[in-house]
Amino acid sequence: MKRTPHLLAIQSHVVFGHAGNSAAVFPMQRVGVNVWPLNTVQFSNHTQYGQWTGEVLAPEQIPALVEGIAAIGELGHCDAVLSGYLGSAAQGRAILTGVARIKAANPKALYLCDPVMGHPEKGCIVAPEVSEFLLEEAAAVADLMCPNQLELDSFSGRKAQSLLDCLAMARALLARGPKAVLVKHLAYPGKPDDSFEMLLVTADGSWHLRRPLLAFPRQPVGVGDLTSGLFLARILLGDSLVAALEFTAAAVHEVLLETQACTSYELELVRAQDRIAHPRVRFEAVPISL
Ligand SMILES: Nc1ncnc2c1ncn2[C@@H]1O[C@H](COP(=O)(O)OP(=O)(O)O)[C@@H](O)[C@H]1O
Ligand SMILES: Cc1ncc(COP(=O)(O)O)c(C=O)c1O
Ligand SMILES: [Mg+2]
Repeated sequence: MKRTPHLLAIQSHVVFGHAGNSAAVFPMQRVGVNVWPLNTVQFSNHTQYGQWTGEVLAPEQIPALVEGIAAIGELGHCDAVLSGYLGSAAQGRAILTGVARIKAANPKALYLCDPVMGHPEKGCIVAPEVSEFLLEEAAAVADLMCPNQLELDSFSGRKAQSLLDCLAMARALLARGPKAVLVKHLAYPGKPDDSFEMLLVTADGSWHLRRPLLAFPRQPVGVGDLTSGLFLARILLGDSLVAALEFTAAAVHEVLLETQACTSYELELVRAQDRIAHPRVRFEAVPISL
């Protein structure tokens, strides 16, 4: 029987609703991965509500919790680490310490870094030290990086002018160390208004994927976290990078369809669970040839 993969997920937790681990853990479990959630913050709700209560985890707790798992002899079973929203660069460095410990216990373990930088237009942006940390330190260690356009632009220090420009920017990030860069959400002048696009870049090639853009009165939150979580989960389950991208795009689209049908602001993950495991839609990742 095939072994169930184990994944350490280090990101935020919200008591109500879905963002960070609260968006990613259940879908990753639903597709067949054992998830070890390590919550970097525990907030009442996601920050796009404009108000919340709760606490940030002290950075030193991250390596301490990893060490606790090592002490019971389980760390070598960790197949991957996922990291998302960082409260500070110190928290980021604590995650890298944990990643180094896990890679020592299991050299095959993968590290996916979602370089979450927030949305300036929604009043949420990370400190410059965090984006610097992500580019200068995390990129060198990460096996996979999943920026959105805003994060890719921030790494490049400019706004993308075309799809080819996005490709060049993703390649520049790839050159810093990751084996693959997944741009979860493209934005560039000339992009068709009715499409939601993603880009995967590896040393072997580049793939572009389009899915329909759905209308929401308020953009749901947690979509990026759901995307990076499912992408890593499918890779652990044996998918190629391209197959993982296609599965993820389909499963996320199913969640958004369910959410739209319910006129819900929060992602309808529980209602969409069978559609996550077995998406009915399919989107093809098309190789970009240059
Ligand atoms: N098919 C879609 N139609 C409309 N909006 C979408 C669709 N897919 C994702 N979104 C929205 O697009 C944004 C995705 O943002 P993105 O930049 O990928 O990541 P993040 O969720 O990390 O901000 C979110 O606001 C999400 O709600
Ligand atoms: C607590 C928390 N974690 C994570 C996120 C990231 O969510 P997304 O996947 O939409 O980038 C947010 C966004 O507001 C948040 O408030
Ligand atoms: Mg995000």
